[in-house]
Amino acid sequence: MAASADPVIKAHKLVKRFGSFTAVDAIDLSVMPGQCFGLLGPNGAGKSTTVKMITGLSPITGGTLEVFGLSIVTDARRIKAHLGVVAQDDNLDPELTVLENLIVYAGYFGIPKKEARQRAEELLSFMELEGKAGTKVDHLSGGMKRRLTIARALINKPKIIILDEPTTGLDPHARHTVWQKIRQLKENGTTVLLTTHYLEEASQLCDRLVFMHNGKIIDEGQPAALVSAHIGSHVLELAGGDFTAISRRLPGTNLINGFKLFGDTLYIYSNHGPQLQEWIKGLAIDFSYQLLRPATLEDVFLKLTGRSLEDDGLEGKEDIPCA
Ligand SMILES: Nc1ncnc2c1ncn2[C@@H]1O[C@H](COP(=O)(O)OP(=O)(O)OP(=O)(O)O)[C@@H](O)[C@H]1O
Repeated sequence: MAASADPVIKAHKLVKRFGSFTAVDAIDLSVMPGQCFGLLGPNGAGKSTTVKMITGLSPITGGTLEVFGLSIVTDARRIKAHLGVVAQDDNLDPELTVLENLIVYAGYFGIPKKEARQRAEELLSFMELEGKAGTKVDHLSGGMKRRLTIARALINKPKIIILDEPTTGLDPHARHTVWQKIRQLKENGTTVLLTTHYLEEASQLCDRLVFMHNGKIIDEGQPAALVSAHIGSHVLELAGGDFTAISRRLPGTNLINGFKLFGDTLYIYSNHGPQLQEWIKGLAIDFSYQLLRPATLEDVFLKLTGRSLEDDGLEGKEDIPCA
């Protein structure tokens, strides 16, 4: 097994092909112990496929993949013993109670019954489900089911917990509860790998993330550092005006870091939002819509790909020069 300063997950030129289609295209990943690491990307980017390779569910097609310094190709069983996995489908047994679901799952890891029961009760308390131990899974809300799948993934005291879109489909309250639990796990020293297409989730939880798009990693870093490097502190959105006139003037100011037109909106990136707004006012070019707001990870993704993370509707236009 690897030493504690080594990455716990290390992929080098990792590839997954389905026939002639390449779902994961020669990606490099390095997840350090204790990190919350995010795979961020829109539907179809290759996040789940990557997770399935890491969890040994889907054989790799090319490159190398090591978890705890062991090869997933030759040591999948040993690796899986130290992983906790929360897949997109909960596959809980609806006929069993909450407690029974955990105890049955503990059996797959060879955990003796008495210990399994004790561990299950601890986990139900941790996930705030202790009052539901005797309830059939069928009768749980979506948020409770998700917390139960996280509890189940922790039954073997994993060193890494892998969560594939852990809050998709949850209401805001249930989502925040899951975030709280993920933070607690991290504080307890568990390495967390999660996939998401929610920017707020990635910003709130991840120490480091990679942007995936069409099977490739298009950038990686700390969430705030990515925003600062690509965008700056603010985005000024303009619509309903003369883009040609404004795009001629923009290169003349040092208040901006760049600008792009997506759909019918011009996005101007800046570290000097309020001054930029004043400067634009001084140009006397009318816009029917103006919004100055803090920059986000969504802006980074949009700038890099021309697409929005949460829907596939936007495409970048090339009809004005982009900085
Ligand atoms: N078993 C399979 N056979 C063929 N193609 C597949 C298979 N599994 C995934 N794909 C394709 O690989 C690509 C990546 O899928 P993947 O599920 O990894 O994306 P994702 O980023 O996790 O998206 P989502 O958020 O929708 O889960 C998609 O185009 C998908 O259709």
